[in-house]
Amino acid sequence: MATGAASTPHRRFSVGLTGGIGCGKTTVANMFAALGAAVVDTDEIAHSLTAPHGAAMPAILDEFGAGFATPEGALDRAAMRALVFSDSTARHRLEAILHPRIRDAAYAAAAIATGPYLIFVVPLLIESGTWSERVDRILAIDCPEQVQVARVMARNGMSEQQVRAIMATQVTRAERLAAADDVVVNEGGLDALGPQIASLHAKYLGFSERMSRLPLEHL
Ligand SMILES: CC(C)(COP(=O)(O)OP(=O)(O)OC[C@H]1O[C@@H](n2cnc3c(N)ncnc32)[C@H](O)[C@@H]1O)[C@@H](O)C(=O)NCCC(=O)NCCS
Ligand SMILES: Nc1ncnc2c1ncn2[C@@H]1O[C@H](COP(=O)(O)OP(=O)(O)OP(=O)(O)O)[C@@H](O)[C@H]1O
Repeated sequence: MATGAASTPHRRFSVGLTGGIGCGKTTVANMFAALGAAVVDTDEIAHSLTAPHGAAMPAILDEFGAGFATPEGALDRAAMRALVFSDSTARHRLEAILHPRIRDAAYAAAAIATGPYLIFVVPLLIESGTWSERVDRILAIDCPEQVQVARVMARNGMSEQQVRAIMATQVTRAERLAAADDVVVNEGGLDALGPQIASLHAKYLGFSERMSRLPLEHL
């Protein structure tokens, strides 16, 4: 195998994309993917782990009982949502099963994803310390709380109280903004997103290019 600077392995520049429930993480991530970024979405991974006969299902049913499975063998999401957003101990038990598996699957997906830089979509990035250390930059998708509530109510048919119960388990908007390096404002129509994403994509390509010139030990 060749040696020297040219063949020294390089770490890929990575962005952690986060935001409160309904702020527009998936919408924005899809726009980065359309521009060529490699996107790894931990919400999608969580869904596949809990799909019919998903890899986390045996552990979840052991912990919570067979009543939390649908007839197809998937997680009964509405039942689990009702439990974990009214009982923090149950939420921590579910997270203890899912989060390590989500992390492992996300790193595995990242290793084979193609693109000049990586975007990890992580709803609980600020809440869970390890992700902040894993990414080079934090991008928050931001919108007013009232907009979050309205979007999730419209999408999931949930009550305002149910949406606010989920929001209460997440960091506040101010805490998220304080932790972010970059912010996408998603409080208006979709048209306002395009220029913001194009400008961030150009910036991330620049970071990625600079990082690709540094050998791993200098990063
Ligand atoms: C409780 C579950 C079954 C409810 O499923 P549901 O289909 O209603 O929601 P979904 O998984 O699509 O998540 C939607 C949003 O809810 C919020 N949310 C989900 N889990 C959590 C959590 N543990 N704490 C705070 N907010 C959460 C996030 O904003 C997320 O984007 C599900 O959210 C779940 O399995 N959560 C535990 C895994 C997890 O922590 N996922 C989020 C980080 S990857
Ligand atoms: N700028 C916008 N204008 C109108 N609707 C929007 C806008 N951004 C997002 N939405 C809608 O709001 C809802 C939430 O958006 P999205 O799913 O992208 O958010 P999310 O942060 O990924 O949500 P979750 O936290 O629940 O996973 C979706 O129905 C989406 O189509």
